[in-house]
Amino acid sequence: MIEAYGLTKLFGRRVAVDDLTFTVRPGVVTGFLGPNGAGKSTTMRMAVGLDHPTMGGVTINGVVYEDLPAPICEVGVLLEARAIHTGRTGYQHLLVAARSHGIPRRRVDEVIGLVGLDRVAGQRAGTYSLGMAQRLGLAAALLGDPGVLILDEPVNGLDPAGIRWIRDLLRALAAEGRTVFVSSHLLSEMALTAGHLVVIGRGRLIADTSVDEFVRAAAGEEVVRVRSPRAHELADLLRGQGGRVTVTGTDTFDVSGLTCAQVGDAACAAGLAVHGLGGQATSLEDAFVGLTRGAVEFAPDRPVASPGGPAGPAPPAPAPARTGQPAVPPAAPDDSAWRPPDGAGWARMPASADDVLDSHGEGQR
Ligand SMILES: Nc1ncnc2c1ncn2[C@@H]1O[C@H](COP(=O)(O)OP(=O)(O)OP(=O)(O)O)[C@@H](O)[C@H]1O
Repeated sequence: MIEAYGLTKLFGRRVAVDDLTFTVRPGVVTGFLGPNGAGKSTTMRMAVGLDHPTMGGVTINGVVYEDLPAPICEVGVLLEARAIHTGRTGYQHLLVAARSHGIPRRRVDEVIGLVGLDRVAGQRAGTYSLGMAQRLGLAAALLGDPGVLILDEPVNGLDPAGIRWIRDLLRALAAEGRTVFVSSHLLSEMALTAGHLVVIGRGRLIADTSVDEFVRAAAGEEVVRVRSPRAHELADLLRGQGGRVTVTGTDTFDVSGLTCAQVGDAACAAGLAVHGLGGQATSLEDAFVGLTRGAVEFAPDRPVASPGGPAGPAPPAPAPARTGQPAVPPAAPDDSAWRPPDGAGWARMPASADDVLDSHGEGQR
């Protein structure tokens, strides 16, 4: 379980995370959503001791990360897939982490198989594509078989088969009773993967609720879309039953104030043919855009007109909605530069990771 309480982070005068209180529970994938710059990465970094809260705090299974006796076995972390030593092979990268935490070598083989990197594990990590690096990062996160996973944009760079694979993996890990906290900008994907959402904007909590409830809260009243060769008569009939009709074409109209079933029953009872009848589903993306519109930091000056017409003015930020508590072929390698890993996540590594490999005469894969 991950618990944040009054979590706040200031960078100078800039408030990156603002009084966040939420709980990420085991057994369900919890999506962490927010517009660019909302504070998601900063929150995750504070959860694993890479940034220190200005106020409040965050615990993993009731303990602050720095106080966990064996962090790699409690919480698996994937924050920056490219934060790897590009000169080592994927296998060596995992072996260093395993050896320095007393994890047996067979577990390295296991996680490599689990993430589908078998064929490239002996290849230098610097030649990995972003998708391959993400898989390697995931393998590292799973190395200690942790009960809690914190993954920042793990889907980034994966191909469609990889996205489906990670969706199934995350759901399976949650179904095993693990706590899975994952950020993503792919909302359609998150709708399929997550059962619960924590949504933030400008560092503040916007929603802490189930995916279904989040979408339902944003959807408002149901709109029923109707197509009928006798649209005019049917529209009049529905108006008489309290429906509010908006004509959208010669044989089509939308009705609100009545359910799909009520519209169908009314047409049937009156003997009026209906050629199309359906509720307009609100997507997670629609809900997200609607509920975070007032919290978007990097909005374009002029919105792009959609097929449905130009976008309207941005409404004010909504109040927080706390309605609930509730193996893929590798892609082509690309260029990647060595980026130094930052901070405490690596603090428990031995002074020289290469010493670990040398001392065991291993890592030649
Ligand atoms: N080390 C830092 N120094 C100063 N400001 C920072 C630092 N790290 C993050 N910020 C600022 O804090 C805010 C939150 O950034 P953060 O990276 O947490 O957002 P995010 O939700 O992860 O964004 P994205 O979705 O674009 O990755 C941003 O305004 C960012 O510029």
